[in-house]
Amino acid sequence: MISMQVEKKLHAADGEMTLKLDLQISEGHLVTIYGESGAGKTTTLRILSGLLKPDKGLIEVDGKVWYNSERGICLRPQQRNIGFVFQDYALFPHMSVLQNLQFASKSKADKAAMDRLVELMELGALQHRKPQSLSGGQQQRAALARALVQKPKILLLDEPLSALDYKIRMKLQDHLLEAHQEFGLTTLLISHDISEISKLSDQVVVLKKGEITKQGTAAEVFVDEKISGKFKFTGEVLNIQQQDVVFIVTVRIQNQVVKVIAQQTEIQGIKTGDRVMVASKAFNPVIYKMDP
Ligand SMILES: Nc1ncnc2c1ncn2[C@@H]1O[C@H](COP(=O)(O)OP(=O)(O)OP(=O)(O)O)[C@@H](O)[C@H]1O
Repeated sequence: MISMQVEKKLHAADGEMTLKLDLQISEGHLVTIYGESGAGKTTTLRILSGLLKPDKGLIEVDGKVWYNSERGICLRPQQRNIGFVFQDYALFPHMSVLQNLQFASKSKADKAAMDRLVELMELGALQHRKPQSLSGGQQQRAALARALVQKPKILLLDEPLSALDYKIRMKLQDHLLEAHQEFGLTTLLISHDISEISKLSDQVVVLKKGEITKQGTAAEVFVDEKISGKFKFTGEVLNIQQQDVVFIVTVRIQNQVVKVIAQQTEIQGIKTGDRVMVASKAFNPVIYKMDP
């Protein structure tokens, strides 16, 4: 469990702004921080990682104090057991992928763990290559592996996928989720992409001008108040097909596939693979007894 109650004065573009965080994050959760530019998202991750000191407050992780302004405690970043991945991959350019991993690894002897990461991130064929000869997606997989080789308990991801194209992004989201689960991580992600957030997050925290304005599941946070239908399900778009003036959207909801008729305005910005909410306003349900 991460518990953070901190404050820090920041110099925003339009004057002073105070970042005020009161945040509890359960162990093993993947939490996304969402908000407009300058809201304080990166600063939140930097404070948790120890790269930036808040003005006052308390940070506790699994009952251990990382920061306590009153008691003058502030653990250094190296003492915090955190992995960090940014949008720019920040691999050492003069080292191969494998050398990057070996350099970051605390225990050089732990070859099995290293091999598993190479396999998980599909870096086998790339491990002897230098970063500049790799594509963006490949470099980001290597950067993720390098963060994970340090066996962090907490993984901080500052828009790690935003520079990548849609297809590679989808694949990396799967890699990320797999690593998050396999290594029992608690992960904080910054992302602007609502379908990505819906796919990955257990919880979403919305920041506005340094303050938390909303918190909950992606469905709770992003669903427009207008869609307050009695029945709401989240699913994944499998197909969108035009039929005369309407569109038939095929959506997988858990293990069922449903077809939703939509107007062009409703499907704007929605594409195959996106996570969507299917809701019904006027709904007349029927009920059947099922065989025991
Ligand atoms: N060390 C600092 N001292 C004072 N102000 C800072 C500091 N770091 C960042 N700021 C300011 O705090 C505000 C929030 O910055 P931050 O990088 O956290 O925003 P963000 O939500 O991550 O934005 P973006 O989506 O554009 O990356 C910005 O206006 C920034 O200029």
